[in-house]
Amino acid sequence: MGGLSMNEAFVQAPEHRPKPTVVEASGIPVIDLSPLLAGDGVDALAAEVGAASRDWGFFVVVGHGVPAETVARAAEAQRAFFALPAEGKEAVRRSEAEPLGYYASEHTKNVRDWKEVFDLVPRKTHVALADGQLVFDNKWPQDVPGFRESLEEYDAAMEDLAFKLLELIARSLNLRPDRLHGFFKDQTTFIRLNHYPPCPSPDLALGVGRHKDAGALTILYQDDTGGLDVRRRSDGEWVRVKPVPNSFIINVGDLIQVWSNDRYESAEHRVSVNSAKERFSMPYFFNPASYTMVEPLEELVSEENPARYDAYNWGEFFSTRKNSNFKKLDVENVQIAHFRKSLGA
Ligand SMILES: O=C(O)CCC(=O)C(=O)O
Ligand SMILES: [Fe+2]
Repeated sequence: MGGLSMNEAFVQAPEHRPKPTVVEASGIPVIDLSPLLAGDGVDALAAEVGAASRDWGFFVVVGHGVPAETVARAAEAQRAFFALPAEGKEAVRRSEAEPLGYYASEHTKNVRDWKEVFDLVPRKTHVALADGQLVFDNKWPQDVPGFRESLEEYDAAMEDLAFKLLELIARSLNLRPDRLHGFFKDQTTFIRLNHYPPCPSPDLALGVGRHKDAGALTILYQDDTGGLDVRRRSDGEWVRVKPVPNSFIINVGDLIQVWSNDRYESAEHRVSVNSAKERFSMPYFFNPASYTMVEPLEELVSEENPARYDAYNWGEFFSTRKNSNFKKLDVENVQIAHFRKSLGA
């Protein structure tokens, strides 16, 4: 059960509770990346990625070249970790000062999520954020054989895919293919293992409350349970993202929204839970160096289309958000809307 028990901290405000029936999404773009592996059709693919990023901020990729065994091994390590007895998870618990590892008390917009998570930065010893406010040091569970190796392998495959997607996005904006690569020299990328235990009150709680991903891109693996909902831009309706075997879901994050000066928009999403079946998902959050000053790219601003955001420091934004997700605060957590310029008039 993951040790969660229902109480008022999990209860969403009535307007944010899931409806008893959620529409199964139709129309979410499914993009086959296999032409990329064959080395042709790049322009057509970039156009598809551009349209999906503009219209949905969200798409599914197949033909991505990540071996099924790599995904299966990582997913197996994830299941084995969450199946550990409480002491095994406690041994790698995160704290405010050490933000990687296990915890079951994340809040999204100050409401507690019905989930337990494990955060890690594989293939790195640590990641330091701006001003030394946060240092990410991995905590490795002792009793899960092959845990570290399988996640390192998964991480390498995700990084390859992330750079391919970044290139497609740059091309789709008529930028040099490697225009965005430089931001990712000293990444603050991390992987999160999510476990959503069955919930006795799926009508009141959410696995993850509504939010947009703050980084550049998210590559999400989900198991076959279902529960991820995305807010459809055309009508504002929450729709369920049907699990597609051997696929990943790609979220355009807030950074791409800002870099593209609102040509692309990050999509709001959330996770519904159910009373019968646990669910696992594994997002790879592709994030730039902490010292990155985020602002609309100069190629995409002009006199007619001025910058819509003030520059902000990624490391500061990220550590503020991480801290405010760790415990319930009385203040609204930081959003890119806070950096939006008031234009016009
Ligand atoms: O579990 C999922 O499908 C999505 C999780 C998510 O949105 C997140 O961790 O940011
Ligand atoms: Fe998310």
